[in-house]
Amino acid sequence: MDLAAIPVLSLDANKDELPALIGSSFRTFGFAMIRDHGIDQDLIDRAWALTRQFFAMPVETKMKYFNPGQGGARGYTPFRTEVAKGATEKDLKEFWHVGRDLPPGSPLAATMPPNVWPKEIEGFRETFSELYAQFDEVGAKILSAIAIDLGLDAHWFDPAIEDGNSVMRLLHYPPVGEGAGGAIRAGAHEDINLITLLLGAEEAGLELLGKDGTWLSIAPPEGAMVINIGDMLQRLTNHLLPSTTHRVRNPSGDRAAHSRYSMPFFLHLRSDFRFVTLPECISADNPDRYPVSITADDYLQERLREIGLKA
Ligand SMILES: O=C(O)CCC(=O)C(=O)O
Ligand SMILES: [Fe+2]
Repeated sequence: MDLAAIPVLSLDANKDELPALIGSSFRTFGFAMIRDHGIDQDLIDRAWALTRQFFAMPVETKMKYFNPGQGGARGYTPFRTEVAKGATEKDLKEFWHVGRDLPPGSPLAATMPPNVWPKEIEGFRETFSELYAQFDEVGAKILSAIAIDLGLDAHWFDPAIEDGNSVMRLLHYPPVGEGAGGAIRAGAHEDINLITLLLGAEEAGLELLGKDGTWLSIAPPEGAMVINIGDMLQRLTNHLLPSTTHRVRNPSGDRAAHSRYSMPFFLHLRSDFRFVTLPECISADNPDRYPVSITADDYLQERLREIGLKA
């Protein structure tokens, strides 16, 4: 595979060879690009319009939906709150989180707070509930392809992600003026979850750290989804699938006067899932790196503390 270019795969046209193709892309880059992902374009367009509308509201209005005790799990998180693990400058971004609406009485409710919705914006709840459901579906298809490529049953992940703690993030990076200091839109980090499905990366800035130590720009064609491996899948696969460091650098030239909006869907396991390294991913050359088991929620809480979202 060409190390300089992430292939753009089609969820339609490449259906049969998808496990091998996406597996190869993930092993090489920790990233893949997917077109024909099946999420309704009208729905996506509506979601962008509502995202712009939300962030355009006065900060006092947005702050009504900030709940600092909750690790940013739902609702609004203000500009310059999150900090990449090990970084000193907070990110130049604000965001909104949508989670899963659990069935009533679910034992998982203790680790998954209910959603909050901005009452100022009509159609927000309906639009993002539908988009969450569609992301969920695409995510399950991608995980199924990954399972097949790993030599697992195509449905291996189904019970592991049932009622999973996935979070959809609406991100706004305001224009970057003078005075950003050393801060950047999103400092170099790895995602915590299993896989991330990202819309909106057509606006430049997203970069991954290649195996050779240089930053590679990620430039998807219009409408394509960028997908990357997170730490949870890296752990489960004993590092066969790498959770690749990435960042969003500041814009230059005339783009500096523009906002950037993006929408990652962080696909998570069920909170009570217990990590046990996949035997298929353990070998004499690659012995089990995680002999001590931990639940997905314990792992998540530890990581949220590291990035300043939890006390
Ligand atoms: O905005 C982007 O393109 C990427 C965002 C990201 O990496 C994240 O929120 O974890
Ligand atoms: Fe990320």
